Amino acid sequence: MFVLEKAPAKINLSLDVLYKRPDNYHEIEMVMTTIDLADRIELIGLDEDRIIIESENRFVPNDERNLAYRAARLLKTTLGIKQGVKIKIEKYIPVAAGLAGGSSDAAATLRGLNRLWSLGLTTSQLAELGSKIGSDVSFCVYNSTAVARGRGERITELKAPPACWVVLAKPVMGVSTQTVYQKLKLENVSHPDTTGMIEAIKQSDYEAMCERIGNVLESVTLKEYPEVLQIKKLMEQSGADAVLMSGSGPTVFSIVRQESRAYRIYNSLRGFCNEVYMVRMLGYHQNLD
Ligand SMILES: C[C@@](CO)(OP(=O)(O)O)[C@H](O)COP(=O)(O)OP(=O)(O)OC[C@H]1O[C@@H](n2ccc(N)nc2=O)[C@H](O)[C@@H]1O
Ligand SMILES: Nc1ncnc2c1ncn2[C@@H]1O[C@H](COP(=O)(O)OP(=O)(O)O)[C@@H](O)[C@H]1O
Repeated sequence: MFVLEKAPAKINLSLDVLYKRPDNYHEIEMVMTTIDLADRIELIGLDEDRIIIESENRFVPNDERNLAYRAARLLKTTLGIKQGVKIKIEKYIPVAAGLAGGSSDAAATLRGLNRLWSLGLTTSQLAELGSKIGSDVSFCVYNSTAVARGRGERITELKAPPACWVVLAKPVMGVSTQTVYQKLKLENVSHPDTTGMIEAIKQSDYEAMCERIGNVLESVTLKEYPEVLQIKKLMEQSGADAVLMSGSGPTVFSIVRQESRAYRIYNSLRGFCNEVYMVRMLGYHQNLD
């Protein structure tokens, strides 16, 4: 028996940090959506009681450090499951990029094992389990558009954003999420209008969505890594409707309505950056241009 699951990347349309909590996490409020850049997870049932990770990507650990491994182990220990699983990860999402690739692999593993082992868990039960693996895993379990609060695990789903293209560029280095949060100085940041962003999405108001885009973590990463700032400026000059860094970075994305303009940005960035992608926000397959 085997099942296949798609594990899409996320982008943060807005990311606000409210305060640092006593547990050393930060209280956040962010609007996120999934994009059509996805890893592929294959889960193959094993009779023996073990978890095997297979991945060709040299940046992805194939032992218990892998977030998909942790997801399988968590389900097994929580529900006392004695069967094993081989988890094959075909990696397409860049690693340590601010796109939640590892979290999405963990979430896809939770969804897929729920099917493979006929566990009958609800999405909110899977999301609650996911929060024990990482702050972004709950959102990835829902696999949609949502506001995430708390340390990221309190999810309120939203309708899909207005139809548009997303062009992403990732500079060569990876960024440590923990270090970015540690270096954040909240007294110096301008906070995004989260309520306005939620309202824009509810009203399917593309212009308002573009105006409300914002990420307080840019104040750290753009300062520490001039190459990320350079990509952001290039995208702005290339005629994007909105440009933002995703999560803690270093990936920067442009939002554009017209396909022709998305291609122009994609082509102009390819000269500067090895990893450039042009995708749609998920859920849109027609009437784009
Ligand atoms: C910044 C964001 C935005 O979506 O994404 P990425 O850039 O990682 O994709 C998330 O908040 C990242 O979520 P995730 O990567 O799952 O974080 P975790 O593994 O739980 O935590 C990594 C580290 O980040 C810090 N952290 C994380 C979440 C949070 N609300 N406050 C924090 O201070 C903590 O220092 C923690 O040790
Ligand atoms: N399945 C996985 N895919 C990618 N990275 C993983 C995975 N499991 C664990 N990791 C580790 O998690 C770290 C962060 O990866 P990732 O989720 O891609 O980044 P981000 O948190 O920036 O979105 C990587 O450095 C990698 O070593």
